[in-house]
Amino acid sequence: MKIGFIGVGGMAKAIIAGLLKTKTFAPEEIVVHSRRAEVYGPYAKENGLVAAASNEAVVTASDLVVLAVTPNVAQDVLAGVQPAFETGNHLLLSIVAGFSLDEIASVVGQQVPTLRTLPNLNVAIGAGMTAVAANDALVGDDLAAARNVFESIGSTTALAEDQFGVFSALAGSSPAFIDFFIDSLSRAGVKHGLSKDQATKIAAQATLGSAQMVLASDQIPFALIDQVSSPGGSTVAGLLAMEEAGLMTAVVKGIDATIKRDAGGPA
Ligand SMILES: NC(=O)C1=CN([C@@H]2O[C@H](COP(=O)(O)OP(=O)(O)OC[C@H]3O[C@@H](n4cnc5c(N)ncnc54)[C@H](O)[C@@H]3O)[C@@H](O)[C@H]2O)C=CC1
Ligand SMILES: O=C(O)[C@@H]1CCC=N1
Repeated sequence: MKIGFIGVGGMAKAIIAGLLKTKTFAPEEIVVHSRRAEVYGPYAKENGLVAAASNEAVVTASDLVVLAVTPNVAQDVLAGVQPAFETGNHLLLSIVAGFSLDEIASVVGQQVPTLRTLPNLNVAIGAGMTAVAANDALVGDDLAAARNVFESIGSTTALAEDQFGVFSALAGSSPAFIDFFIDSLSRAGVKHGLSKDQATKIAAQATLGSAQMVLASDQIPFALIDQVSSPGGSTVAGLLAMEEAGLMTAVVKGIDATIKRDAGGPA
């Protein structure tokens, strides 16, 4: 089975890194093309991937075709490769934020088996979180094969398309927000005398362990907060100071702005 990528930017590279790391595909089973040959050519060579000469050549050479260009060009790029889908031999996987199954079908037709997805950057290390929605033409083994691309590099969840906006904020964009939090913790550590390297490792491991604890526990995060907060102790003092500075409101406002922009609102 071959998988091809139309667009080889940050997200496509993260998916490819995850697929290679987990050995879901061998390098020679991965085909790539993007706008600038001087960028995708050396990248393909370094990783042993197949560099295709055009977007259409990606489709022709691939069983699974991942549309990985930015939203502003997605419609035109897809229209350019539409004839190559007419053989009926290719599954289409889109990672384009805000590009609905209906919009995709208006370009390539309802008969093309299509999986709309929204992955996050953590797929690069096999720890992604990806939402998926299939059209009516994608069923059985084809659906399993398409979904397996993302299941092999993290978790997947089937989601109604009208919930992709909130998912995109909570999982697609949140690695940036969580990194911001980790960097804030680490910067505070530097303020109090730790080296940046050591502070970042400490903050990241504490964040990782806390996330794993939430997933492993049957308790809600607030109950875990109470377990850390000794009566009269330092944690509750820190928590109250963070809340006085508006931590929860800041997070919710950030998610609101992310959802608004994803829905086409102003930057
Ligand atoms: N970066 C992220 O964490 C996530 C991104 N996405 C989606 O992934 C898609 C790609 O995003 P990024 O990788 O961040 O953007 P990017 O700007 O890094 O990559 C876009 C790629 O598309 C290529 N491209 C542009 N015009 C082209 C054309 N006419 N033909 C072929 N290739 C063309 C560019 O050369 C580049 O390789 C977007 O639609 C975004 O919504 C979805 C979830 C998470
Ligand atoms: O920033 C963006 O537009 C994309 C969507 C989710 C993550 N990155």
